[in-house]
This record gives sequence, structure tokens and C-alpha cells, in this order.
Amino acid sequence: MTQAHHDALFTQIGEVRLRRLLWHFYARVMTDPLLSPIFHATLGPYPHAGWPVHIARLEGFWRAVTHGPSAYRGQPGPAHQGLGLDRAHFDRWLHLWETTVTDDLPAPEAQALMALAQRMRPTIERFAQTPPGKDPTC
Ligand code: HEM
Repeated sequence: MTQAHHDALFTQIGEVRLRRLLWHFYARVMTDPLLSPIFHATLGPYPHAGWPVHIARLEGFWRAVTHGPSAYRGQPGPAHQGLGLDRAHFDRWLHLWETTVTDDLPAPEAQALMALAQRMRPTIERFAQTPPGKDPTC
């Protein structure tokens, strides 16, 4: 992929559609029996408590990975440590992500966002399987 392609991705999706996509995604996550208890325990009752901040942070993250303007300075790996996540959680997360991007976006943008999530999964999953405070062994 060229730099130009990534620059275009955020522009093609647009800030408004990205934000709407994220709220749609987490609305779906919160109807899911496997994923919702974990988010509820961490962020409180959807869509209040920690949710607006979480989604704003995720917007920053997705702006960064689609090469848009972003002030995101978080640590996606460590955020997933100690939550008790296993493969089934990641399979479900990606399935709901695929459904949401497919519903909300034209095929090229949907496929690009799906590919980005699939590419990040192994790293985040390795962190998720490592106790908090420790680094995953590569
Ligand atoms: C490829 C898959 C995933 C990606 C790209 C992803 C991305 C992210 C990012 C960027 C954050 C914000 C980190 C920060 O604070 O800066 C986050 C937080 C979080 N993610 Fe994920 N995530 C993925 C999978 C999952 C799964 C499977 C779960 C399980 C339910 C999950 C649960 C959470 C929770 C609960 C938080 C909030 C952590 C906190 O604020 O303490 N994520 N995720």
C-alpha cells in the first residue's frame, strides 16, 4: 500500500461517517452476550459513564491508523491486559466489526477497515494473553 492510499482512506471515510460507524459498532457490541459484560465492567452502562471518552479515544485511534489528523497517544496493547480475553472474544469482535463496516460503508472502505483490524489483531491478542505489567514475548 502506498502512503497516498492511506492518506486517502480517512478522507474517503470522513470524520462524520467514522464517528457514526464507531457508535454503531459499540451499540452492536453491547447487544452481544460474550462481549458486553467485559465492556460494561470496564466502561460502565452504555452509552453513558466511560463510553463517550472511550469512543472519542477510539476515533483518535482510527483516525491515526487511517492516516488522518489525530491526537491519539494511547496504548492499544496494554489496554487489553487483564480483561480475561481469549480467541473467542477476538473472533466475535472482528465478526461484529465486519458486519458494521459492511453495513455502513462502501465496499472499498469497508474492506480497508476490516484489513486494518485483522492486521492489528495478533498484537492486541498477544497483549491480552499477557498479565498486566508484563510485556508479551514475541
Ligand atoms: C483487533 C481487535 C481490537 C482492536 C483494534 C481494539 C482497539 C482498541 C483501542 C485502540 C482501545 C483504546 C486503547 C487506549 O486506551 O488508548 C481499546 C480499548 C478497549 N478494548 Fe479493544 N480492540 C480490539 C479488540 C477488543 C476485544 C476483543 C475486546 C473484548 C471485549 C476489547 C475490549 C476493550 C476494552 C474493554 C477497552 C477499554 C480499556 C480501558 O479503557 O481500560 N477490545 N481497544
